Amino acid sequence: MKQESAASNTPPASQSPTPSAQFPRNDGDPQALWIFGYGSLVWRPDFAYSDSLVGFVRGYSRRFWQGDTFHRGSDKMPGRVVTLLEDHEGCTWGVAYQVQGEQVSEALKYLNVREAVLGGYDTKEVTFYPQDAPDQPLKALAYVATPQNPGYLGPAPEEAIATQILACRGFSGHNLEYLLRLADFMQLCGPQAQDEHLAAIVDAVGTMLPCFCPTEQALALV
Ligand SMILES: N[C@@H](CCC(=O)N[C@@H](CS)C(=O)NCC(=O)O)C(=O)O
Repeated sequence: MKQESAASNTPPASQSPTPSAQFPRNDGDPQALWIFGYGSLVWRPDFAYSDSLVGFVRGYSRRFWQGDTFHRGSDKMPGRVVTLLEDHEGCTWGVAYQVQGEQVSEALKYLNVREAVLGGYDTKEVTFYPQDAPDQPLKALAYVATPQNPGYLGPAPEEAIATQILACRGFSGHNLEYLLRLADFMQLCGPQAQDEHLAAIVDAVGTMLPCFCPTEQALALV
């Protein structure tokens, strides 16, 4: 998929370090980098990129175990967003975005604020397998929330996570939108892309939603 997307509602800038050479680079091209998105970056990268690929990383499972008090929650009612959990048998589907030239520093500067400063995520190098060429993996940068970050909430029953998601919203919108947009992406990936944790939360939300929706009587529509 080749498309150009420019950053739009960037959070207020703050002191963000300039990118260092530690990040994985493309073969040979010192000014190219792949960034792997597996949560909101899947549908709202909001940085300029040159190419994007759907695919997966092995050895990680996606979990709604990171608290969020800015984008999809508040200090009083933190929402839940995703992180990657090291899991030898895990596989997480997402999108890898290629940034080149000036896009590299712009993307890293933006993501440092959105993911690290506001979200508590750290960077990690992963191996990404493109859906259409799994035999040609590439190194990518991923933003992962570890248990050491202050916003980490850790495991909870999917029903409890669903309840929290239904109740929370932040500066980027409702936590339910975050869940459903990710579920939509996984639908597009096809039957080979499974995420039982995500599916269980979506099922729990579907069961509980009637309780969160006012009745016609309550809306005085009768
Ligand atoms: N790092 C993951 C998760 C990213 C994520 O969802 N981060 C939150 C920060 S707490 C975010 O950017 N949210 C923006 C939004 O919810 O629209 C990814 O690669 O997609």
